Amino acid sequence: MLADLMAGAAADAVERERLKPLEQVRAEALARPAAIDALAALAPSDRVKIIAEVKRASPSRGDLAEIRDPAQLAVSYEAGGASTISVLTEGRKFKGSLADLEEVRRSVALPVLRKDFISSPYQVYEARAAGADLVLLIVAALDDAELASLNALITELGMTALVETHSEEELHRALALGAQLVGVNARNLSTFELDRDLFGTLAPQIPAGVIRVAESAVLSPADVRHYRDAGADVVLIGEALVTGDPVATLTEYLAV
Ligand SMILES: O=P(O)(O)OC[C@@H](O)[C@@H](O)c1c[nH]c2ccccc12
Repeated sequence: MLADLMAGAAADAVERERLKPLEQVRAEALARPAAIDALAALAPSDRVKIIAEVKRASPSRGDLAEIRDPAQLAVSYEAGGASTISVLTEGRKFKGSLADLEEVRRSVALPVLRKDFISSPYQVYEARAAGADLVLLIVAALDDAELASLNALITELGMTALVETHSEEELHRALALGAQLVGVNARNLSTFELDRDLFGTLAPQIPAGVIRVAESAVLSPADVRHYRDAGADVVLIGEALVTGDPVATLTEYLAV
């Protein structure tokens, strides 16, 4: 459940903060040269773009792939034509880490997204210190004040928030925040139920100028086409890429 994932990620961050205090992580974040312009990399074009995810496991799907070398996978994603790399850094259920993100950052020139259950400034500073250009904010897990302050910090550090929604009400909260990059996740993180048509229902309410990202449940070129035809500028894909040949799969998906 989402509340447990948030609580687990927050507890893990408290543990890390014991070893490395906020001031230190903040200094590391501020010392890092400017983040890559993710909004430019993901801007709408005549072709759908792909955010390719480094994902070992998930609570709904269990183990997906071992991924001994996340950097090598990211290099394949870049070679296959991905526009951004997403790295799941949550350790308990997704088997990821910030070290994965650091390795990926060192090996590709693309923007990198920290995909985690973010609720504190500490986690945002960590993201930048590790070299992230984007940070996921899950509307369902945060109140408006938390969303606004985390989003402000992300922007201040030169990064971009990917603001994730699962309903009309959440979408309106994301837009009220001024989000420039909005995701609609087909998977409800509380029930794990999938709804591939949710994106198409919400997309017409996303104004021009806001980049529309369809997240989850792409397992074939037809699914990419489905999202593109429903108005997706970008599709975020994990499982299909880590369980198949990443370059061949990306090539096929980008040709729809
Ligand atoms: O593996 P899939 O079905 O292609 O999904 C990728 C991505 O959308 C999914 O990992 C995801 C979307 N939002 C999240 C929030 C937290 C953790 C994971 C996610």
